[in-house]
Amino acid sequence: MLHFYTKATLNTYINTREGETKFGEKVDTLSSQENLIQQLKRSDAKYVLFGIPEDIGVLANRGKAGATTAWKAALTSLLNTQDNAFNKGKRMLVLGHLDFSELLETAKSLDRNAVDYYEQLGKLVEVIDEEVTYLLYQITKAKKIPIIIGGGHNNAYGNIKGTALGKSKAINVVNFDAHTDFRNLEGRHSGNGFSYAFKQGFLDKYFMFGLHENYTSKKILKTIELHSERIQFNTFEGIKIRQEQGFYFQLNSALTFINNRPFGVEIDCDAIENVPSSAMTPSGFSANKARTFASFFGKQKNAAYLHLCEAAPNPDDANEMYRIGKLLSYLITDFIRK
Ligand SMILES: N=CN[C@@H](CCC(=O)O)C(=O)O
Repeated sequence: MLHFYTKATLNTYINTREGETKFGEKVDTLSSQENLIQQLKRSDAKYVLFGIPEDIGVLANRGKAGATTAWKAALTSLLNTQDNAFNKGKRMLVLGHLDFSELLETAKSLDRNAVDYYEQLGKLVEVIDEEVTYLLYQITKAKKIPIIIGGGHNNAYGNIKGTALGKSKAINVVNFDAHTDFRNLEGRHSGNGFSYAFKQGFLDKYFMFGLHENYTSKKILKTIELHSERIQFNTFEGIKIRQEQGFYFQLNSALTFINNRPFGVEIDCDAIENVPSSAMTPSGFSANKARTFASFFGKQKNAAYLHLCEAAPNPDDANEMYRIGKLLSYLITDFIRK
C-alpha cells in the first residue's frame, strides 16, 4: 500500500536554518492519493521519489536482511541538502513509501526450517512485485521519471515491468552491480529480477556494468553468451584491477548498447566499496565512480528511472545512517542535475 507524504510529513525531516533554503522545502508533494496519475500529471516536477523499505527479496535469496533502512536514511539526507542553482527541489515530487510492514511481519513469522520456507518468501515477493509494478506504471504513465530507493534488487522486476507497461513497450536496462541478478526462474528473490523480466518480454537489452568475476557463475556466463545480442557486460576487474578498459569508455559503450529505447538505471550499492549491504565488499567501485555513473546516465534523454537498492545501514548506528544517507542523496542529486 502506498503511504503518501504531505508537506507536514516532510517537515518532520527538515532542519531549517535561517537564511538558507533546504531542498526539502521546495519539493512538491500530493495532498491525497486519489487519481494518482492525474495528480502527478498536474505537478511541474520531472522526478517522482519514493521508497520501498523491504528486505524480503534479499531473505528469499538467502542473503543478509537489512535493506529496509536505506529509505529513511536517504530521505533525511536529501531533504536537508541545499536548494540552490545546482540543486532544485522543485524538480522533484516526494511521493512517500510502499508500506510492506504486514508482509515483513509475515516473513518474520515463517518457519525457517519448513521445507517450503523459500517458496513462501518468494510468494511474498510476488505481492511486492505487483505493487511496485503498478506504482511504476502510474508514474510512467504520468510522464514522470521515478526514483526508487530500495529495498532489495528484486524490485528491479517491478520497475522494469511497470515502466514497460507505462510506455507500452519493452525497455532496456543498465545495471551498476557486482552481480548479474540473472539467476534461475526458481521463485522470486533479489537475484532474479532481471531474468524474470527478460523471460517475460519486459526487458529487451540488459547491460551489466562492473560484474565481479568471482561472483558470476559459469552457468550464468553461458546464458549471457547465448543472448549476446541482448545481454552484455564488463567487469570490475577488467576496468579497475587489470585496467584493460577505461571507465569513461565503458560508460559510452554501455550507453551505445542500450540507447535505442528508454532504459532503466539500476545501482546496486553492493558494487560500491564498503557500503553495508547483503553482499558488502571491501573491493569495489568508489562512491565517486558510482556518482559519475548516476550523473552520466541521468543526463540521457532515454533514462526512464533510477533505482538505488540493497544499501542496508544499521539503524542503531547514527553515523552509518548518516554516511549512507548522504551517499544515496549524492546519487539522487547527480542523476537529476541538468
Ligand atoms: N541482489 C543481489 N544479488 C546477489 C546477492 C548476493 C548476496 O546477497 O550475497 C546474487 O544473487 O548474486
